[in-house]
Amino acid sequence: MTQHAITTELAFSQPFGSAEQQILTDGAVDFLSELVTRFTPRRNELLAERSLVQRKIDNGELPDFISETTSIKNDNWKIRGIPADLQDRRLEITGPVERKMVINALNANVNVFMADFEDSLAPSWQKVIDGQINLRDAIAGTISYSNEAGKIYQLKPYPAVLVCRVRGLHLPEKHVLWRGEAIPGSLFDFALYFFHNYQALLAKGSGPYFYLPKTQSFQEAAWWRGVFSYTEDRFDLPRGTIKATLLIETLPAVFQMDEILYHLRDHIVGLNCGRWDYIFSYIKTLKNHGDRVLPDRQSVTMDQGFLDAYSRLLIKTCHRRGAFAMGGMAAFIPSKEPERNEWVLNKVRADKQREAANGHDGTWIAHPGLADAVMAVFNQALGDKPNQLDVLRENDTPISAQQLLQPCEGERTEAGMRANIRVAVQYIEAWISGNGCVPIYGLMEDAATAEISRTSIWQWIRHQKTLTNGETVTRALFSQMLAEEMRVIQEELGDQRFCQGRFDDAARLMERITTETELVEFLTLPGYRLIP
Ligand SMILES: CC(C)(COP(=O)(O)OP(=O)(O)OC[C@H]1O[C@@H](n2cnc3c(N)ncnc32)[C@H](O)[C@@H]1OP(=O)(O)O)[C@@H](O)C(=O)NCCC(=O)NCCS
Ligand SMILES: O=C(O)C[C@H](O)C(=O)O
Ligand SMILES: [Mg+2]
Repeated sequence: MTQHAITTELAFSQPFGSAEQQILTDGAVDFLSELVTRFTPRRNELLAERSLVQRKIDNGELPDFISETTSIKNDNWKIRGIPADLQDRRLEITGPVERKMVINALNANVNVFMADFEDSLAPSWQKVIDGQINLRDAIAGTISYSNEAGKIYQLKPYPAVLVCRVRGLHLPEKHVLWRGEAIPGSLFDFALYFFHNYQALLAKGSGPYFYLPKTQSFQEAAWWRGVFSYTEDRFDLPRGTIKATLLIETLPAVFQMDEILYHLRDHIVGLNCGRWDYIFSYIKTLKNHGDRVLPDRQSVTMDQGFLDAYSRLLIKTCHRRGAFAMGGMAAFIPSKEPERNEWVLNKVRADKQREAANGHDGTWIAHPGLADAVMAVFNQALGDKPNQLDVLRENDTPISAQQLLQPCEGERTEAGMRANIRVAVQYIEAWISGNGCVPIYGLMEDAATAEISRTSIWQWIRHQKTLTNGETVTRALFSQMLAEEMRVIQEELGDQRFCQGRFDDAARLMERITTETELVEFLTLPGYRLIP
């Protein structure tokens, strides 16, 4: 093993019970401490750079492709390669790292399970530690779970390939301090998952695979390359052992996809169209641009020009470099009511057919009840091929910045605004109560989808948009509707559920982040203060 400095500069705010003792072993803490010491200062600079870029856009500039990197864009280079067990990832299921969900996801009719420490998990200390235990046990093949009725859950033979999504760069892990500051949650998740599992994963012919969320620039991708390369050297592993799929789910990142692939070329296997965060980021990045305010959330579908351009440019950029172009998440979830379920399946099929026809190599579902229908769509599109890397889209007319930024068509309605309020408040209430992914009105809601709801209203207020009923959206109108919609939520959920929940806290947070002059960057940042 390569020489490394043992540092013990980390301070833990939680006592070590039996779960912590399994995960925060001396070796794991030493490794985490090394990563934190080496990579936190640059991570802090990268977050500051995000603010500088945003300030320019707030002052009237529009995001654009980078002119200084023409050789990266023009030269012919390819990514290092894709491991055998990731060659066919036509269907991926996502879900939080809870024990039963992990088993169900690995047993589903899918190729890959994206195990999520990010937007579908409310990252309380207990959840992130238990999540690490669950994944460790899943990789060891020993995981089991029994529910209240005594039903036993265990892995079937040939479970899905595991890919771990770590928290984004902005999210802290407040229970671990370095020099008095909370450490980056991304390093916490990465270090512990890697440390406990890389040997077992490699022994079974897989590897330490990661999904990286919410990247905003190629410099951030280069930061991850540093983390991965350091880790490989530290554990005497060949370069390129760690593999990553990076979500292109921010507006700034869509203009730097070639550069991101290039800087991560030893480790990257693909990019993914994270459509929900992307829509949220479109709102947030262009928040001062009154000509690009989005309509009601349900109108913002993948056939809108700006989203179609994003999907096609991602596919073309990836395939030219030999990297996968993964599709995104349909938020519909199955219904127990057969007629509604057929409607849901048809909606999801149409969405996935569009992705497959564009040339995506695979796609995401959030619920195992969609697996067979979506698998059938991709089976038909792929035929005998494991993926669509051969779809180069070389003859497409180039996609311009203007197309990626084009305003989205659709109405802003009173019903749309009220629905945004109810969804955002209910999601925040679930999140601060420890549940990061919930079904609301037949849709899967996670942090990304809820962000769309709350930032839309902020932006409508900011630009005093007029609803189709003639009313102008103001802070006062929002506050009045919030009070009314809280009563609707209470009626819908019943007094008992409402009174036992944290709806007052949720409404207060919603009011604050919607009416403040400055847009709060992520609802999970103030939300995190409200969870243990
Ligand atoms: C949306 C969601 C909250 C709906 O949950 P729900 O209402 O409890 O779902 P259902 O009651 O229909 O679940 C039926 C079964 O499927 C399982 N299931 C549902 N979604 C699952 C998933 N994503 N992975 C694994 N299993 C899942 C449930 O555990 C349940 O199992 P059981 O019958 O053994 O008890 C849930 O599907 C979910 O959390 N999905 C993940 C979303 C996600 O990953 N978002 C972030 C990335 S986009
Ligand atoms: O987290 C999700 O909802 C999936 C994806 O990262 C997205 O933002 O669309
Ligand atoms: Mg996302």
